Amino acid sequence: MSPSFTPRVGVIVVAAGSGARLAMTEPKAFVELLGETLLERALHSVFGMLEPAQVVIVAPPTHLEQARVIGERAAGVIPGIMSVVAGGETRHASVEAGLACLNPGISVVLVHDSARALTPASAFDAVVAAVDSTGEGIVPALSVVDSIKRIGSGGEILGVVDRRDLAAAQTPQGFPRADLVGAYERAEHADYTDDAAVFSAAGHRVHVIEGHALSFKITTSWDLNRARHLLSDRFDGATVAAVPAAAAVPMAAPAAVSRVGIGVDVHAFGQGGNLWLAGLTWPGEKQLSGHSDGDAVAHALCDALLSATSLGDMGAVFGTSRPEFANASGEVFVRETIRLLSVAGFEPVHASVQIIGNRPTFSPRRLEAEALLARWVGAPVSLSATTTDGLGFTGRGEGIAALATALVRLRQ
Ligand SMILES: Nc1ccn([C@@H]2O[C@H](COP(=O)(O)OP(=O)(O)OP(=O)(O)O)[C@@H](O)[C@H]2O)c(=O)n1
Ligand SMILES: C[C@](O)(CO)[C@H](O)COP(=O)(O)O
Repeated sequence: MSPSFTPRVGVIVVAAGSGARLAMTEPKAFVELLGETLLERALHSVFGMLEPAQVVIVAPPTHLEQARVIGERAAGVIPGIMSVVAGGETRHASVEAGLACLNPGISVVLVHDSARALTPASAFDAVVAAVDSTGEGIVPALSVVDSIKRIGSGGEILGVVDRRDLAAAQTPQGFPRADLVGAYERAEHADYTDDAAVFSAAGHRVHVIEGHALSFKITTSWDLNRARHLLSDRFDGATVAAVPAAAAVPMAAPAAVSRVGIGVDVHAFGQGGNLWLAGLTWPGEKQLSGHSDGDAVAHALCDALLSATSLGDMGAVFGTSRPEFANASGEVFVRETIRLLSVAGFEPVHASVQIIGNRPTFSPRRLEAEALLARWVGAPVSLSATTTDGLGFTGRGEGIAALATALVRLRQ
């Protein structure tokens, strides 16, 4: 499937390492952390970026199909911008394999370790913004808090390193595409431990921006346990307070386990076309006008689900920053909303939508519509309809309103 837009940002997610230091039977990216692989967790943030990107997953040759399934699940309704390629013996070789898969239209490249699986989407957005504003390489990094010693072969301290000169580099690291590709082509060896080193060695400048505490690399079993604890405690007040305000929405969510949301949508009847309501077409009924299919039920449902998860509303989530959703159908909006809920760590429990209007006569198709919406949402959706005794715009037959509530809970 080809995307309905041309991304200019490409994200290479390197996931081809064996994870020798983690020492599990699966390659590290395919190790599960509370029911999801590290790769899938990393991809949730990639697909949660403000600007949709081409995503290239670099996987072990033995796990290409598994990576594709994980990638498509994480991509949700926009699978056309995701591809999988086999990695190499070293991280350097894996990045080269990823670079070779970028579409011609890509001008900014981010390279990210799947091993940094809890990195929030906001960290990706910050790197893209910094590459755009500088036109140079960008590395998120944390300052070093420990005293650093230079040691001899016998373990003796030879001297002190001034930690004010040091920063611990994270990923995603971002670069202008042409310069990064050229730097990899000219690299004299494959021992560089990150992309910034390759880029600098080619004579380009790299800037550091503030990294994120959640972007730590899962290297050992201790790191995996730390990630597990952070996720389990995610909605504990203390943990949330410890995360900077710039953290992704999932981490900023309040402490409730179950949450409710509300949504309202109104569309006027237009001229010609087919009516789309609750995911169904209604032959002989007047079309609802709007920039999409005008499905007020689907839109109210999305708003209720987004509101329950404090993700904003349809205008904020599917507005001008996401042109691929212009004129999208109700199904596309609902499925993408569910994916965003999942990224935020939530799942729907139940939703209810009431249609307010004179037409169409809804009850004969209620069960059909409920079954369809339940499939999209992955939870029961109850539908009902009412009129307003001839009062107001719905009573005058000028349009349809829909009022929705949704219950969501933290994913188990
Ligand atoms: N041949 C390789 C080696 C590493 N990586 C990726 O590079 C990132 C950083 O590497 P690291 O954390 O060191 O992962 P591993 O090489 O898998 O771990 P280890 O060194 O413990 O084996 C990881 O996301 C890893 O999957 C890769 O794509 N291809
Ligand atoms: C790219 C990196 O994560 C930046 O800190 C790091 O250099 C990877 O190093 P590793 O030796 O592959 O773990």
